[in-house]
Amino acid sequence: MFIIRDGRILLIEKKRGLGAGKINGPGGKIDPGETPLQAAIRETQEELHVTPADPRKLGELHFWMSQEVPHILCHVYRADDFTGIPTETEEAVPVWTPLDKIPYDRMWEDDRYWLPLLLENQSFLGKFAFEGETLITREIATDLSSDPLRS
Ligand SMILES: COc1nc(N)nc2c1ncn2[C@H]1C[C@H](O)[C@@H](COP(=O)(O)OP(=O)(O)OP(=O)(O)O)O1
Repeated sequence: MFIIRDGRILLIEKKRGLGAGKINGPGGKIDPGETPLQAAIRETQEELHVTPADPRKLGELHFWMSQEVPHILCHVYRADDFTGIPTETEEAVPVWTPLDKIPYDRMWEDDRYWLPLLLENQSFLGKFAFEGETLITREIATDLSSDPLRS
C-alpha cells in the first residue's frame, strides 16, 4: 500500500519478516477470508496505525524467489489520503519520503521498475525472478487499457 500526499510517499523501514531492513510500502500476507484490498488496509493499520482513504489497485507483481518461497503474487495499491498518525510499531518505522528522493538503493531491486509507474498513476503488471536478493529477470507491462487490475 503506497500512500502519497503533499508531494511525499509514506514508506516503511521493515523491522521483521521477509525484507526486514529494507524500505517498502506496508503490506503482508492475506489472511483466510480476506480480499487482497482488505489485507492491504489491515496490514497498513497494523504496521503504521493509519488507514488509507479510497485505495485503488494499480499493479500486480509476481515474484519467483527460491525453492522455499517459490512464488509470491503481490497486489499493489495507491491511496492519496489517509486517517491516523503514522506511528512506529513492532513491525515498521514510518518513513515519509519526498517523491524525488525515493531510496531505491535500500529497496527490493524490482521497485525502481514499477514504483515510478505508480507515481504516474499508470497500471502495471510485473514479473520478477530473484536469486537470493538479486534480480535475475524482469518483465513489465503497462497501459493495461482493459483495466483487469481495477476489479
Ligand atoms: C521480492 O521482491 C519484492 N519486492 C517488493 N517490492 N516487495 C516485496 C517483495 N517480496 C515481498 N514483498 C513485499 C510483499 C509484502 O508487502 C511484504 C512481505 O510480507 P510478508 O509476507 O513477509 O508478511 P509480513 O510482513 O511478515 O507480515 P505478515 O506475516 O503479518 O503477513 O514484502
